[in-house]
Amino acid sequence: MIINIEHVTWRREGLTLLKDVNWQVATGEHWALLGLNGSGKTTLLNMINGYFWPSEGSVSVLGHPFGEIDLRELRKSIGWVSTSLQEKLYAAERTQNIVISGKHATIGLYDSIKEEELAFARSLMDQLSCAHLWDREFRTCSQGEKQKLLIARALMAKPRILILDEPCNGLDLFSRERLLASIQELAKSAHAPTLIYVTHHTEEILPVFTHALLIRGGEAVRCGRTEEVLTEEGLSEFFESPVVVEKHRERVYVRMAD
Ligand SMILES: Nc1ncnc2c1ncn2[C@@H]1O[C@H](COP(=O)(O)OP(=O)(O)OP(=O)(O)O)[C@@H](O)[C@H]1O
Repeated sequence: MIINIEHVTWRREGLTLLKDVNWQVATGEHWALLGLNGSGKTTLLNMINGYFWPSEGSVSVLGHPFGEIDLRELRKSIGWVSTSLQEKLYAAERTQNIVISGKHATIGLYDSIKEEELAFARSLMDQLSCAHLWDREFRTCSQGEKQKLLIARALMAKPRILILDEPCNGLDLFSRERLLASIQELAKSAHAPTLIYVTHHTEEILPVFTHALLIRGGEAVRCGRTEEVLTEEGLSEFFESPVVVEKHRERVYVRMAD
C-alpha cells in the first residue's frame, strides 16, 4: 500500500479541517484529488508528508506507519511540485542546475556536478519535452516550461510518490495541454512514481489517473475509480449544484446546468 489513511481527523484552532478521512492508494494507481478552494487538499497533502499529525486516526505512507518512521527520510521519497516553490528558486540559475538540485532537494547547488547527474537531468528534461531549455536562465522560461522543469527537478530524487499540486495554474490552453501531454507520458513510463494530481478542474484529469478523491469541507465525499466518481450525478452532488458533464477523449468537462 502506497498511502493508507484511516479515519483521519485533524483539528486546528477549534476547527475540524479534516473529518474522518479514509483514503487508500495502492501500487500502480494514479490519483486525482479534486476539491474547491479551501476544501482541505493542501491539508491532506501536509498530512501525507508528515507536516501535520492527525488528531485522530492513522496515517501510513509507503508501508511505514507514522510514529515508527523518520519523517525526514520519508520525505525524500515524496516529490511535491507546487508553484509556490518557483518563487524560492534562484531566478538567474541555469535550468539544468535547477533540475539537478532536486537530487538532494536543495535550493542551489553546493557540490560539483557529476557526469551521470548531468546525463540523468538531460534524460528527464527529454522525457518532459523540455530538453531545448537546457542552459537557459530559469527566469526566461514561460510558466508552463517552469512547471516542466520543476517536475523534472522532483524526479531527479527518484521519488516513489510525486504530488503535482495544481500544475496547470496560470497556463493558457495550449501550454496546459502540452504540460498535460508530458504528465500523461510520465505516468505511462516504466518505473513512474505514484502520481497524485491536485486540481480544481475535472478536465485536467487525464485517463492515466485511474482513481479520484473528491474532497469538500475536509471530508472525502467520494473516492474510487475515476469513471465511477466523475459522473454527472456524482459531481452534481459533490458541487451541491446541478452540473452537466461532457466527455471528450476520456476527459470530463463540467459546466453548470441551465
Ligand atoms: N494551520 C491552519 N490553521 C487554521 N486553519 C487552517 C490551517 N491550514 C489550513 N486551514 C484552513 O483549512 C481549510 C482548508 O485549507 P486547504 O489549504 O487545505 O485547502 P485547499 O483545498 O488546499 O484550498 P486551495 O484549493 O484554495 O489551495 C481552509 O479553510 C484553511 O483556511
